[in-house]
Amino acid sequence: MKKIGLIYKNRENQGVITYLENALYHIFEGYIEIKSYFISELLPNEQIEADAYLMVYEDMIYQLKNHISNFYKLILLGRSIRKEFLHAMLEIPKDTEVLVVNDSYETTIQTTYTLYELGISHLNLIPYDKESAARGKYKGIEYAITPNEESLVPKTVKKIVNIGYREISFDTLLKLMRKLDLENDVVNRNLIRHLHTIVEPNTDYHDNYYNSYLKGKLLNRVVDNSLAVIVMLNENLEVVYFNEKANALFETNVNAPFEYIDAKLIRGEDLKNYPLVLADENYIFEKTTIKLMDETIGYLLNLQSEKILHDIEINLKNYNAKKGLIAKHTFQDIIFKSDSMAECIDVAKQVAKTDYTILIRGESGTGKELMAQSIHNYSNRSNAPFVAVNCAAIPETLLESELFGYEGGSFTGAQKNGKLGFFEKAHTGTLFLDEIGDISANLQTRLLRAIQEKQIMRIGSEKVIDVDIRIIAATNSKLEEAVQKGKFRADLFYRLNVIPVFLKSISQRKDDILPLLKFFLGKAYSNVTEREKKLLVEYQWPGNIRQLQSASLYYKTLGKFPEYLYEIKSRTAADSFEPAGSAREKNSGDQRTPVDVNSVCQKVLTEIYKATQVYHGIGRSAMIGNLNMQGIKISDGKLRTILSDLESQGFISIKRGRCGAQITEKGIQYIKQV
Ligand SMILES: Nc1ncnc2c1ncn2[C@@H]1O[C@H](COP(=O)(O)OP(=O)(O)OP(=O)(O)O)[C@@H](O)[C@H]1O
Repeated sequence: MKKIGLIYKNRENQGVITYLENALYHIFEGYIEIKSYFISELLPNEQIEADAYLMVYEDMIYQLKNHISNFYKLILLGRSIRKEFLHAMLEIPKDTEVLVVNDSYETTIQTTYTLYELGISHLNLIPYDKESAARGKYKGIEYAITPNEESLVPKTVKKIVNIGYREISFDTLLKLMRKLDLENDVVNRNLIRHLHTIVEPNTDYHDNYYNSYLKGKLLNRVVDNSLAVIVMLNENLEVVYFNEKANALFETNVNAPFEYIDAKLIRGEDLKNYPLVLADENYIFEKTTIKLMDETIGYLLNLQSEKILHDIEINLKNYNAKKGLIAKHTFQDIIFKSDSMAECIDVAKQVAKTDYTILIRGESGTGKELMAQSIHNYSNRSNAPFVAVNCAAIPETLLESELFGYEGGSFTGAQKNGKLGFFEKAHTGTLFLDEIGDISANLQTRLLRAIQEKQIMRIGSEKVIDVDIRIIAATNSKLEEAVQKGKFRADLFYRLNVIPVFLKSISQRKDDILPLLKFFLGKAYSNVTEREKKLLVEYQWPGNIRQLQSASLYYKTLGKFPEYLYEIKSRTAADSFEPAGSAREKNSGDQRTPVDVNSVCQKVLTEIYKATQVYHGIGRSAMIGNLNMQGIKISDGKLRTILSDLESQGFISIKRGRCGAQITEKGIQYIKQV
């Protein structure tokens, strides 16, 4: 309990004494006891013992000299009035002569001063004194303002504004609170309530108090809600501030020397991600030295529990998984036996840990996306989102807004509140741009800027948004050729091609075929005959691993592989076409066997038909490979001509991107007739 010594000149005005005591008890509820002292009654050298002294008048200081020992504890009682009385005074017409009446001339002068100080400047305030009243000086004055001393107002005054006992000013209470060391929530709350009821001259000062109190509360809340243990030490390693988590761990208290972490560690170099074991738990420790100019004034310690960090990681993963922003696969999911794949994975693991842009090259279905996901999950961004975009699958008009997002209402059909683009969704994580070779010139330019600047602008907005992402791009097209032909920006190509990872087609890493088959078939693999295995290994697999996966599914369902697998071999065996690389071809010096265009056309159509059955279409390079397997050598140019013929006759349709050529209903009818 803190003691307040309330010092008056005498006990004449009992009303004021009671009023002030009540007001103080109200603000400092339960924390104080008050004793009133009257100078007129003090014995010479009688000592007043209190934690704070509140004197009612300034001039009392001379008389107090012999009665108090510590002037630091002395506060002058400042006065204020309640807001509701201000309005009554403001209603008195401008320039009116108004008597100010209080219980003594001294308090009257004080009240007059307070009124002026509070902004009552539109009135001509006249301090009342008995002698002038006796001389009839106040005749004709109609108004009087008094703090609860109506009985003293001359009878001639018609209108009295009673402003009640004057309140204790806000700064008096603030000083008291600090001197008594009672800055707790209850007192602060009462003080703020009080502040709202009174008129105060220096409102900036009070707003400052109010705002800094709010700010302090906010900071406390943030620091206490933080998952980290936070401790602030002064230069002597005494605790200045700590949050609840620190209290739980160290049971610390302010001003106790901090003994839990080696002083050398605290005084040494700043630390980040420093492993520390405290109370049998692993922490990641961070220490920052706080300097004022060049001088060390303190240390900020921050400890993150590894267990909590781990839980957060899991939550984050679950969140991203729910939003579909997660990479499912890791390097462990890549099935391989070939050396080339082992090398590839080696390179990928090394670059995964960096933030370099990676370009994964390889035919369709060779596992580019699988590789991209594995890289992401092996990288330091593994807990952040993985956003995959198939640039060929999204119509060009939409792709731009999907990538960069847009502001609300920026174009017809746009969502009202705008939309996050893939770049923003991938923030802190990885953006996988599949089929990058298929993007338009306009998008190439925007993409280049985004990659270079690490900043984007939404469509319809001028605001620049920082994005922290790692880009992995993939393509099955020959980007170098596209660059030469001016179809792909060279600068973008070099930006993307920082670290190239090449995935060979499955026909170039035949060692992987049977392990993959085993993986896809599971138990059913034991039913596959040696002959079938041989056929599988020899087949060219234009759709690569995806096609092998489909063939496995076919086998699991129907107990045999798709017809195309057996057909090809029997035709080769029957020698209906001259095999590729035959003696005749080698001897002729001509790399291309002259072919019957009509029969080649049919073969091409058949290839497209077969591919459409197992896969969504077939690209030219895969088709050349397949035809080659059947002994038909054909150049890319020739194939293009045939394809465009077939398309113009309505037998096939040619799509951009991975789908390549697809057979139409008319084409299927034709094949069936033949
Ligand atoms: N080495 C592998 N081990 C296991 N599964 C694989 C392997 N490579 C590819 N796959 C599987 O084959 C399918 C095709 O792979 P993926 O989609 O990664 O290929 P892609 O090169 O990205 O194809 P596209 O170019 O058509 O997008 C996927 O289901 C993938 O999981």
